[in-house]
Amino acid sequence: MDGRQQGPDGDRTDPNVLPAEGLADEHPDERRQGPVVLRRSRMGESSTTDQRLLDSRGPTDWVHTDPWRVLRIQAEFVEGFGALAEVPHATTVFGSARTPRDHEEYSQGMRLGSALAGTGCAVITGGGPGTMEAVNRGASEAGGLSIGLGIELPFEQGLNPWVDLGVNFRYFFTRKTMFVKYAQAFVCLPGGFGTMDELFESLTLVQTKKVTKFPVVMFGRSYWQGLYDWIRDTMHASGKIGDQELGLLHLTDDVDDAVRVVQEAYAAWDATH
Ligand SMILES: CC(C)=CCNc1ncnc2c1ncn2[C@@H]1O[C@H](COP(=O)(O)O)[C@@H](O)[C@H]1O
Repeated sequence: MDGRQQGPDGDRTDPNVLPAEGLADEHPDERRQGPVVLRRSRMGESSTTDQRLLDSRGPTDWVHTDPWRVLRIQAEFVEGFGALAEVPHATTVFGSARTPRDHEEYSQGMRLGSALAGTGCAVITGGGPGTMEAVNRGASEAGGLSIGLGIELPFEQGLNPWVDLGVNFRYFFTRKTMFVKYAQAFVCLPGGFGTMDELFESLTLVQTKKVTKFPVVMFGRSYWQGLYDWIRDTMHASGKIGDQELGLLHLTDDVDDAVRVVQEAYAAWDATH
């Protein structure tokens, strides 16, 4: 291009000759839609994009459709990744929502949270009451990074008071991704269905190498021993899992032992990342 004007048909016009008055309007009315300019018959009704966004009402059924849910799910991933991206080493601790504060398992949870924080490790829990709270409390009071990933439930319930960095999720599966993505180890304290789900999901992810070098610690011998024995004597004995899978489980009662297993996992993780 030499910078001279071209007519609509591509013919060169002489830049020194102005269009004859009346032949063309040099300042036609126009309407802008973002970067798009509309003139003459293209202008249509005049409203701005903001106006159309803010001023319109219409059917609302689309809010309850899957395409809209997909956007909400996407937003959960965006928020979760954004909030947690800079988390350093972390351990995800699962455990019962129902453990009372005066229970020994609550005290153990606090000791575990505190010991993990003492090694510079963040703790990630489900952000709820019971042993989740105990672990957050132990970590927070020891000056560590205490993270809670809450879940929308049919009954009202907020994050426990010792969550210092919290994210609330609508969907279990988005939240589960965060439990795994931002930790290098799992510890399961005694718990019910929710904890079982998380324990076996963790084991399946390790077994199928979706995550690598993740230890899974079952903390609380007297609670887990029966399940561990069944896994060894029935599941393993009948060939449903192999030696390697059985070896993924670390059964302990000792906070220092659990922390040691977790630290070994960090070292292995650091060596490969
Ligand atoms: C009192 C009560 C049932 C509260 C539920 N409030 C909850 N808040 C946050 N996470 C939860 C909750 N219930 C279950 N979970 C998830 O499931 C596990 C506990 O379930 P459970 O109590 O073991 O089966 C936790 O690790 C957590 O990730």
